[in-house]
Amino acid sequence: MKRSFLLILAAGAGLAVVPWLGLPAFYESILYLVLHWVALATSWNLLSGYSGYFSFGHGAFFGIGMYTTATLATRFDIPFLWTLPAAAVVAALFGTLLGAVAFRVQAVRAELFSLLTLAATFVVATIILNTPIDGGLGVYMSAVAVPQIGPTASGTFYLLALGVAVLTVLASLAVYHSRFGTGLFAIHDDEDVAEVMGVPTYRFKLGAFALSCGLAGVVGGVHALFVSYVTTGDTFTIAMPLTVVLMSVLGGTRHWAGPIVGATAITLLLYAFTGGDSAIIGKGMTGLVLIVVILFMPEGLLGQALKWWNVRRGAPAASSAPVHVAVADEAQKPVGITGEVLLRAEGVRKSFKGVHALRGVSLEVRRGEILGLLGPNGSGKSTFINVASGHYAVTAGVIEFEGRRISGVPAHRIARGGIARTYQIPRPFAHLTVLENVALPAMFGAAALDRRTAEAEAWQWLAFTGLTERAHALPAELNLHQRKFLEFARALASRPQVLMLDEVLSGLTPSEIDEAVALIRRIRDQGATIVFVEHVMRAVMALCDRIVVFNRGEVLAEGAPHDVMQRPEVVSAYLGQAMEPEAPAAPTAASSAVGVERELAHA
Ligand SMILES: Nc1ncnc2c1ncn2[C@@H]1O[C@H](COP(=O)(O)OP(=O)(O)OP(=O)(O)O)[C@@H](O)[C@H]1O
Repeated sequence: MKRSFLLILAAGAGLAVVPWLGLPAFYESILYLVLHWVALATSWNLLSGYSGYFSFGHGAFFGIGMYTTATLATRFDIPFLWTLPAAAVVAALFGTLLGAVAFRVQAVRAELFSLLTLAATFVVATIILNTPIDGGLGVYMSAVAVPQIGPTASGTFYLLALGVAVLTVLASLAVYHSRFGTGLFAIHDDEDVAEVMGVPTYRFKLGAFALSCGLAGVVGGVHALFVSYVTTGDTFTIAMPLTVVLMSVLGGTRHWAGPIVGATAITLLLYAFTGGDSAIIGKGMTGLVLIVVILFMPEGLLGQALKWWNVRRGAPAASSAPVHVAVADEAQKPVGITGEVLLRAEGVRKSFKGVHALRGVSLEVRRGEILGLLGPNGSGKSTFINVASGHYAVTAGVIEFEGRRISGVPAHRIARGGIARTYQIPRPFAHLTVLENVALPAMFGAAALDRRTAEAEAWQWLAFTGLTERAHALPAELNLHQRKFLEFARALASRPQVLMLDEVLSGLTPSEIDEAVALIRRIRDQGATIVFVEHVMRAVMALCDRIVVFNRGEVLAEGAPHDVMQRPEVVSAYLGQAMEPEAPAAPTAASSAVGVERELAHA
């Protein structure tokens, strides 16, 4: 990051000499437009490219910036440069207000968010047009003094655009390399999982939106003086957000530099063909390039180039992993089953539009134990995990963790508090590598590590789950067994006190099941408390200290595995026939704790 930061500053300083080269004003204007679009596309990408919330309302925030500057400079005689921070603040405030409403509503995602932001553009345009802000006449800015930054007016505009572009790109770079950026990329891939892994999704989206809008506002402020006559017709067009989207997509939305590439390419292409019929040829060629890129390079020009470069260079070797990080800390020392209640559910109900998935479930999870949740399909086991991890809100009842109520608490805070879960069908972040997938919960879960330490720790969990060789692969390149183990590694990386495993063995071969059982033992022996939903009885009997059997959303039986499995009500509702009494006994909690710590230390 430091290198990129210096590179951007050096490029900015180098480009700042252009106005003194004595180029015709025409070239300075073209360069102004390139930088103008670079700043707009980069600011859009901060929210939309990183988090996947495609905004078609960027024109609204850009326009708010234009009108803020125009109004302050013409009606209140505020010097132009002083109006720019105001343009940023007003646009950011408007974005925050819109985001505060839009991001609260779960249903407003994907195309609904795009439509909402597009609608916001027209609402803003209508308000401005029909109030004294514009009044239908537009705002003339020809009387506003252009600050003397460059040797000429066109040089000044160029320098202003350069400054804003550098500021925007630096902001985008900083977010890209931050914990905030990692959270946004996770939101892009699977927002619900990101929240359950500890990412404060609402706050992150709102922050990214405010920053994106604020930067668009500054660009608008500069552009108001550049065009010198501001009208709603020219400002609030659908063409503007569309252009910005296409520029970012062309360059690549998953990299901070993607919009720079896209904006430069499209602006130069359009301006290479100006005048007469060639303008149409320019637009046609731009469209053609876009179609080719979208069809054959979905990651954009820069994304494709980086992929090609990584393949040529060869993926970073697994040996680049740090040699040792102490994964097992005080909180993970083997504790054995203490009898202390860690998690308590009291009368928990969960309904889905008439389907009563949980009908007053009460149960306790004790520190250090492996508690098996069993029951026929549809009996409510996964729903219990979903409500305990905050994925769903309870309809009624209370869940407490370490004596504190967690029902009603946002999922990211529950994760931070020390509860982690896996998904029955693995839900990795598709565009993050295996290593990044594991580092994310280490950053946002109970461990709350900084980015570098989290990555170092992720290597340890990859070694623990046998995934080291796949660290730089994308989840799509893993087989089912590896994807299940990735789920384990992610849950473990957050250093949870309670780990909820939802059918982690389904779909695995017998030898893979043996491996997974051994892994679960190692995890428990480290002191984690485990809630284990499973149908594979061999594993249940081998691992569980206690069992709770669900049936139709209620607790049917609970107790020691051998005792519960013989009960007639369990046999008739779930097993069909009684289990053999000589099934293997569950191991004790601290049986091999020392061995596991040793393994981790050498991993
Ligand atoms: N998001 C949802 N919307 C509607 N109904 C749901 C939802 N999630 C679960 N259900 C319903 O709640 C009931 C309990 O489902 P749940 O997945 O908790 O059962 P389960 O015991 O985990 O089953 P399985 O062993 O098959 O995974 C089922 O009738 C299911 O259809």
